Amino acid sequence: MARNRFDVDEDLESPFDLAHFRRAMVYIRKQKKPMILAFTLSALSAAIGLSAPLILQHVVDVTIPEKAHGALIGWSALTLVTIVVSVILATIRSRIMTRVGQDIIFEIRSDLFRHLQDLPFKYYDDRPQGKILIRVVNYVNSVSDVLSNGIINFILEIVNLIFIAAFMFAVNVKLSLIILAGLPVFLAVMLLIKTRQRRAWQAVSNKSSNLNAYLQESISGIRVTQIFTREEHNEGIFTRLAASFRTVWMRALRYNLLIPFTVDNLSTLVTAAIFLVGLLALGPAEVSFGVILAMSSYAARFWQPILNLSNLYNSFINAVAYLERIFETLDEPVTVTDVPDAKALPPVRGDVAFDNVTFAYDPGLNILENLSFNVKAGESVALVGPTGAGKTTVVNLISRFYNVTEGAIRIDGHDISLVTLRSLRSQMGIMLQDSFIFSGTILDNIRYGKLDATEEEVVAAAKAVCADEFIREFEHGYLTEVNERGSKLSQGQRQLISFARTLLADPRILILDEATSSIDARTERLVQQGLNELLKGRTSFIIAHRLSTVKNCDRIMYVSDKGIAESGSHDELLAKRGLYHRLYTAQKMEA
Ligand SMILES: Nc1ncnc2c1ncn2[C@@H]1O[C@H](COP(=O)(O)OP(=O)(O)OP(=O)(O)O)[C@@H](O)[C@H]1O
Repeated sequence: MARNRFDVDEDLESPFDLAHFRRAMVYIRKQKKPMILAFTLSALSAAIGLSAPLILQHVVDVTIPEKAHGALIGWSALTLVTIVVSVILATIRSRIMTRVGQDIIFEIRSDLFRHLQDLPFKYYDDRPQGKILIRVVNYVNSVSDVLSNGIINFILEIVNLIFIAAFMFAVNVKLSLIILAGLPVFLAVMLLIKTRQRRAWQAVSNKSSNLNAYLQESISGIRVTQIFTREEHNEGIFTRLAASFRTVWMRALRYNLLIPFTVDNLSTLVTAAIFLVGLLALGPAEVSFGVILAMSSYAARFWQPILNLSNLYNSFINAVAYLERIFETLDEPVTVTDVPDAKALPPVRGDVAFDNVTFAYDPGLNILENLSFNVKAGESVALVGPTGAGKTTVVNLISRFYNVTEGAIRIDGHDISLVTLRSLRSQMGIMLQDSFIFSGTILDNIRYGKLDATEEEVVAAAKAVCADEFIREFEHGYLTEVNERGSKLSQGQRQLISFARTLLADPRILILDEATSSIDARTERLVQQGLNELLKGRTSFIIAHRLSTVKNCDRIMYVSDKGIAESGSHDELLAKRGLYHRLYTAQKMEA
């Protein structure tokens, strides 16, 4: 499958349908109580607002002609009270709804993060990180207002519309029908642009995703960019991406602006029609001038909620483009997960067996074929061989980061695809090629896999891998703050820290993928001594390009041609004078 690049728009695998919206309702329903409260406050505030014209009418028609000064002050005070109460209610509503919006964001974001934690390596292999980040951060923000205020305003505007329609029909049915005559035209415009508008907002979400992906990639790769002085070239790429975002945004906005434009013009036309029909066709016998004035005012009032509703529809269409992405992520299948009746893997001795394992990252492209081998508990096995032969793939399969395509992997006789992932991985210590350092202290980093480890245990693990000495040399020792890129640390120091992290968990099976590649020869010898101690009684798989580091392993497996080409101890393989011998002598000559 083609890798999803920053300049490749994401296809929507599942088209948006109502079921997606129903899913959004799950988040909204949780906020039912505050939303009903906010709705009630809005309705109250609107009702109180409506009383002002009534008071005005009474004051003009009754109070002023009667010159009732006391009553006038009373009505004025009441008007002031209605305004103040209305403002207070609106403020409370807006506070409630801000909270509701934030709660919805919180819920969706938490669900996304939880799901992302479970998604297999394969998911991350196939997409730029920026495209994942933007969903959790920006898209969720963009939908919150529609899912909270949008829904309430939608209901309020509908109620408003019904009220206004009822009032205007009560005043004059014929002129009311003229006001309604604009509706089919409006609906036709909406229908006409509906699909294009949705596509336009999907394009906006795609282009912003691309932009984000490139930005993220550029920041991660800034060192390489500067080394190769690619800044100008990269600026060009960024400008192109930003320009295409601008273009699609402008296009999407054009559709959005078309709607108020249509509403404004229809409202004006309808008002003009009322005057024309009222004055010329119906005449003063049927409608008084007061009725015409009232109906023209209703026409404007009637089209206002329609305009508000269409603006809400715009935001809805916009939000849908983001919701699709959010749900697409939430629907991403967790392909590597516990089978329905998975059992916990009991504490293992550490026998590992590959039984006719075939594996492909992408269908049809087998990386391993019919691979079989048995490793006894406590045995140390080195995986060597040319770059890209599949060594990392073999160890990734033992930890079940990917599911095998065919065959089975067994630990102590248990098929690992039938046991729980947690029970499997918690008994393994895996040190990947990339010694990732998390932001926090060195202590936090070593403790990452065993949060209840005491400080003494952390120090003991660090000592075992010869990390203690350099850690203590930092001003704050184990409490030294490091960041994600581990930029305060050298590559070798990062490796030693993640080494200590792996060993602290006291795993039965150890996997070390190029774990010592960045450590200098002297430290490596020391680490090797510590390692030899720690490897005792544990099954270990060690991948190393430097053969000097693995020659003491119980067994060396030479991985090539989708399988194990040679297997045996260092001496046996040398005596065989095959592939391993060739690799070893070549390295010796280089040294
Ligand atoms: N996530 C992936 N998706 C698709 N193909 C992959 C993926 N990871 C590795 N491959 C391919 O699988 C093959 C084996 O890769 P693997 O990383 O296992 O090799 P390796 O022997 O560990 O290499 P090295 O010594 O360079 O680390 C390579 O051809 C590689 O291109």
